[in-house]
Parts: sequence; structure tokens; C-alpha cells
Amino acid sequence: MMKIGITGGIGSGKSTVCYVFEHLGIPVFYADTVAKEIMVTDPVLTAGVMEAFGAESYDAAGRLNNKHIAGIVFNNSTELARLNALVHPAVFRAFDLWLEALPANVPYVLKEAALLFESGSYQACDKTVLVTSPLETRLRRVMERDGATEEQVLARMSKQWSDDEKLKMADFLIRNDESQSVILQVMELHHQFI
Ligand SMILES: Nc1ncnc2c1ncn2[C@@H]1O[C@H](COP(=O)(O)OP(=O)(O)OP(=O)(O)O)[C@@H](O)[C@H]1O
Repeated sequence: MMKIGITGGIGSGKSTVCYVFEHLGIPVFYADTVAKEIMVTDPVLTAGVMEAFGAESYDAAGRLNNKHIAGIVFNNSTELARLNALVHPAVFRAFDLWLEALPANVPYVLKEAALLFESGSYQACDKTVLVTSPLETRLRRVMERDGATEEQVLARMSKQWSDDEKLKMADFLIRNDESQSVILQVMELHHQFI
């Protein structure tokens, strides 16, 4: 089964594009959502996190102590790499289990990840799609969606590669701007993938 990685900068509209693919019956694995879930549900991962960052990484009820983890990895690339080295293989395991549970007649699947290229996980995909949107539009959409300030959104953007860098690596492009219909672009790709 063909695996298509789909990514885009914060607020580019990659989740919105994925919803269109889902309407066409294509299963989508939302890697960032799954990563958050398995931080508390995958016993191998939780054990690794506690070994690396201490038992206080979880409270007595087993909930993740985000503040504790963020305090360690924020602006510390070594600790962040340590966390990623635990989380990324766990997401791969979850993806493989998810694939195994799919019906055999699915023509292809999408794996949506914000850091598809930055994390190297694009290497496990057969093709990749980049969703782009003008910077001002992305800023406005995320500020509206998350109730965030411009500075907060810009800080999150600064942790991601630029569209120019990602464009060099992507096989396909979807422009989520006023110039073209997103639905038509999705339909066009869908017909290429099936
Ligand atoms: N073409 C569009 N027209 C109008 N609103 C849009 C469009 N595309 C996306 N949006 C809106 O912009 C916001 C950001 O879109 P979305 O959540 O899909 O982006 P994302 O790339 O997945 O963001 P993140 O990286 O933060 O998860 C959402 O509120 C979404 O509804």
C-alpha cells in the first residue's frame, strides 16, 4: 500500500487538506495527534520517558507532566533530541499497527506530520505532499484558531524549516491560497495516487 507523507508549516492548512482526502475515503494517520496520545498509552514509551526525564514526568494518575518535560527540552537541543529518539520510533510502531488494521482494499494512506522532513520520517513514505499558504494568511488563521499572539505563532514557525527548504524535498505541492481550489488540487492528486 502506497504511503504518502503530507506536511506544511503551522497554519498552512494541512489538516484541512487531509479532511478532504478523508472525504474521498482515504485513511489519514495524524502523527502529531498520535504522538501526544502514545505519550501516556504506550508502555515502552512511558517507561523510556521516566528513565530519561524522571518519574515526575507523570503524575499519580498517569497523566503527562507537560510542564516538567517542556522545562527540560525547551531551548535544549540535546534533551529535545533525546525525547524525539524515544517518541519517533513509538510513532513508527503506532503507524505500523494502524496500517495492519486497515482493510486490504485501501488504495493509499496519508501520514500527516508537521515535521515530516525535519524529523526524517519522510524517508518511510513513498511520496510526499507539501501544503503551502502565504505567511500572513497562516499567521492570521493560527492567531484566530488558537487565540495566540503574533509573537507566539512566529516563535512556533521559527522551529520549522521554511517552505523553500521543504519544496526542494516534496514530490507534490498543494497551494492553499485564494488562487486555486484546494478541492480540485486534492482531486487531481487523488486520481494520480489511485
Ligand atoms: N482554504 C481555507 N479557507 C479558510 N480557512 C482555512 C483554509 N485552510 C485552512 N483554514 C483554517 O485555518 C486554520 C489552520 O488550518 P489547519 O488547522 O488545517 O492547519 P495546519 O497546517 O494543520 O496547522 P497546524 O500545523 O497548526 O496543525 C484552521 O482554523 C482552518 O479551518
